[in-house]
Amino acid sequence: MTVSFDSTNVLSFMNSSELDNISEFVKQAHHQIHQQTGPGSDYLGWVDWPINYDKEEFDRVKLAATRIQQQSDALVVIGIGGSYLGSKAAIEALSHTFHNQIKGNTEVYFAGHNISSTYIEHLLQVLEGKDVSINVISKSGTTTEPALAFRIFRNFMEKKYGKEEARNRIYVTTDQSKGALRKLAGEEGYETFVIPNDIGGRYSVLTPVGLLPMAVAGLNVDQVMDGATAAYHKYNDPNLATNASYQYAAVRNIFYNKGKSVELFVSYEPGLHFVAEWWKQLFGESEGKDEKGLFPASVNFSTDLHSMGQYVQEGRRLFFETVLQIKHSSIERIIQEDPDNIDGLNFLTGKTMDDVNKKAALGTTLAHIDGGVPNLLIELDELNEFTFGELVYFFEKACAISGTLLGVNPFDQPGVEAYKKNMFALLGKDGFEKEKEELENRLSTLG
Ligand SMILES: O=P(O)(O)OC[C@H]1O[C@H](O)[C@H](O)[C@@H](O)[C@@H]1O
Repeated sequence: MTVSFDSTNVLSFMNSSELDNISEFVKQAHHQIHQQTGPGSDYLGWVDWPINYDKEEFDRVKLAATRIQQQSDALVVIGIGGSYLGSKAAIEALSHTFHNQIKGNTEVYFAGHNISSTYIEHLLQVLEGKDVSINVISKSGTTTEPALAFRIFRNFMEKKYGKEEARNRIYVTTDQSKGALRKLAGEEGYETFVIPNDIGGRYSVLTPVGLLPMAVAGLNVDQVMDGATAAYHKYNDPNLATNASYQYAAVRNIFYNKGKSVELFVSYEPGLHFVAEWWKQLFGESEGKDEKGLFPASVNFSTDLHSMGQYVQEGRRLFFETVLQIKHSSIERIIQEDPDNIDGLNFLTGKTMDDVNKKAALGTTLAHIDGGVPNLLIELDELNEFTFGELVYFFEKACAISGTLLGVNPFDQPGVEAYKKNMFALLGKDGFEKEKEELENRLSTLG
């Protein structure tokens, strides 16, 4: 994996001495994180996780995945936010684009990440006649969306299989001791996996949260952890000059201080769409507080060049781009000559689709630089389990450093509670009577 901050793509938009100036602050942030002295220091379990994760549990994850593959046609993964985005990102990025349609695969569906009755109903229809297992994932064990979906799916499973057999098909990933889900799992005797206390949801993809669904989808989770371990060693270096993860953190901090308010994550592979979604949660929840932080946004090129491209080229100069590029596509498709050449595309004969994709990327980068958009480039030689694990850790480390440079606690998310409080009040949950009255008064004045 290489990260380049090419002189024309980035350094023409900033002074190279700015990197020197920030290097001492980066070193301090590194020590704060490694010595656990900064805000949120009780959520740093992810830092050493690639070298000291629970091997016994890891083996149990793989065994459970094999059992699920044998017992079921489909796995339903119930979770939201950090409890689903990581595995969704890995499966989309690394599996067949149409994974669920490929014969012999254990299909993987996601639920509990919305409150849509249409979505649930349609999923239940798709599952008709299939053997099903469930992996419900919630660190707190009390998040409304997954809890509600699990209520529906538990009922579905017990009706379909009876209580006893349903029990063999429900797998729970939650806190070691707290929360309603842990209690239910204990009472029902479901197999459980632990989300460690000191690892927050958005940092949990390398725990059973991400690993069990990935393994069921047929991904090699040993390789994922090997990639993360390699990254752990590589990005354990306090020196900005030699630590690419910290350079990424530093450059985004410099652009933020220059007035950029949006970081646009760009990829040219549809399979990376959910890597961007995972990245958005990581940076958005970590940095968006105290009225600070870059807004993490994403686009899929070349698709979105035909919708958002105009704005990026000529709209308000709000952003810089971070492009995630895969150097070598795992599949090559050569463009054939057409004797009639009515579409005028014979100049592409003999080139691969990926050649065209890469030229689209180069052309776009140059055009956007001309339009005043700095471009950071993160390149993976190939996209596979190893590089995915590496990339996850690269971003986790960068995010912790970046949030620390910004002066926020990168490990909490107090603002997420505001909507929940209002929703509970409006729905009449016990204990929210006063809030309910206040909100209803406010709503009535809106007419
Ligand atoms: O795993 P859970 O406790 O169900 O949480 C799922 C997600 O929802 C919360 O509201 C937080 O904003 C996220 O950081 C978290 O990943």
